[in-house]
Amino acid sequence: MTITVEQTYNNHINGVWKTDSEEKKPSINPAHPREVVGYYTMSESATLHEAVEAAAAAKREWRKMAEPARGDILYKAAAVLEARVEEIAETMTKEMGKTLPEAKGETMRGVQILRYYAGEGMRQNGDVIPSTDKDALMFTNRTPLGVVGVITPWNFPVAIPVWKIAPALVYGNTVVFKPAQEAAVTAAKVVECLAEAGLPEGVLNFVTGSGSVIGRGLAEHPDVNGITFTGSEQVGRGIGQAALARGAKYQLEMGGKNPVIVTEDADLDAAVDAVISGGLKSTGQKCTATSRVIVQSGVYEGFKEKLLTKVKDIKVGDGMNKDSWMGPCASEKQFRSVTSYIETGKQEGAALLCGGETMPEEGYYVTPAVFDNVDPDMTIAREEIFGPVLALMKVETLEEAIETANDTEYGLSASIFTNNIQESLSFMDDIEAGLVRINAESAGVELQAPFGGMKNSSSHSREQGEAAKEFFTSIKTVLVK
Ligand SMILES: NC(=O)C1=CN([C@@H]2O[C@H](COP(=O)(O)OP(=O)(O)OC[C@H]3O[C@@H](n4cnc5c(N)ncnc54)[C@H](OP(=O)(O)O)[C@@H]3O)[C@@H](O)[C@H]2O)C=CC1
Ligand SMILES: O=C(O)CCC(=O)C(=O)O
Repeated sequence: MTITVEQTYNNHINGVWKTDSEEKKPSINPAHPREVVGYYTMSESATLHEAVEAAAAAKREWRKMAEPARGDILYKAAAVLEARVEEIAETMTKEMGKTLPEAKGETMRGVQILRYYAGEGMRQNGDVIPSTDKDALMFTNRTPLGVVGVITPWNFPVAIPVWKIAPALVYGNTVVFKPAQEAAVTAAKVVECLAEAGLPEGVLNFVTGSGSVIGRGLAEHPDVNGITFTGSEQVGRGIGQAALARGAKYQLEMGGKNPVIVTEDADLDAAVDAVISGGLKSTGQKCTATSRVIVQSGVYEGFKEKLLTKVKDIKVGDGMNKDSWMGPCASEKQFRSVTSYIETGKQEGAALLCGGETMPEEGYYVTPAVFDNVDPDMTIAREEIFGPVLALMKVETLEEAIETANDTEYGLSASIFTNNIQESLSFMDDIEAGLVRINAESAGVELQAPFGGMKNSSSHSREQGEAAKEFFTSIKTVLVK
């Protein structure tokens, strides 16, 4: 194995960077699987307990700090992250494969999220509500949950941790953060920025290790008052059950099987661009990625031809290269999962029109695959693939299109391309999705707006924007007489 970086990224507990274990794991560059981006610790339960203890000990003082002062620390963290954008984006590209421009965009999004929640420190914290008693003053006051566990995936190694940690902190919670192993080095750098901004000891603790030990341990820990998770549905369900069993608050953002409907009234070129961007950027590894493309029969062949022409032109390669449009899958596990879905698609009778080629000796690359003749019952039309695979499905009417779009256990994001206002309105009304997009791609969320899904895509809660306040605080209703 070629070792490129020997640095070990430790845990951060009670304000100190340290490690408890001799077991280190390498974080691998999926574009060059012989390259190591850095090492992280496979922590044990005892370390998790130490981190939770530190967070619990720090929570009173942090809650008592004025909210604007907590916001000020986030402003400083934003400045530190911004100053390190090139370096952190490069680490992200090397660690999980997305292209450098995407990684820079995501890191800058982290900066903006920090600033947005820093501003929350100066905003309203409750409402005055008229009391039936004319001599009483009644109002609500939001109070933090206490210790919050943050469990994140590898696909947005900066944005997802930041959109969970920043609101948790500004609303007065202390945090224990467990990142995905595949993105542990990038996550450590995000924590460095927050620590450098002057967070008091114990307010943000960072513990790397396996999901089954550290993640599960967080969900089950009696001193963790809330858990926020993004990742697979299977793991999310387990976390929700563990939290529910002990009465902790939880928030889960999980999978998607996001449809784009293209009607006979659509601008086909715009629809093609949106399907490519929404389905294939980040190598299709977004919970909001376009996966099913449901096209009305009258424009099916025309749309398919335009799509194939552009997809075949996509340059796949190392995300550090300027001419790569799409990087590798984030890990060997993800590569195997995606290629096995492609095989299943072929075996079940879908027609692979292009893509699906691999170069495993070079890196975990899969060229973008487009399937034709996809039947709604096929595995590739039902399960989240999380890779560069598009399933084309032909329908006759808008009603059939919406019915097909809703024929999934998920309900995260859905788009329609049409210039017909009645079609837009019907779609908006009938589609079962938390993010409804008209003439816009299925992926890409705005940090100031609520984000989350229906059905099995989430725990019916929402993240980001003002919605974050609902999760990270409890309401006290106060009556003063
Ligand atoms: N909604 C989304 O944005 C995402 C969806 N996914 C979906 O999940 C599939 C598998 O990806 P994968 O990375 O394995 O996702 P996981 O759900 O396994 O991982 C997400 C996070 O949860 C942790 N975790 C794993 N097991 C447990 C557990 N028992 N208790 C608590 N935490 C746990 C992981 O730790 P560890 O570091 O050990 O993995 C990681 O930090 C993808 O193919 C995709 O379909 C994946 C990522 C993001
Ligand atoms: O589409 C986006 O920008 C966010 C997607 C996301 O949250 C995810 O993939 O987990």
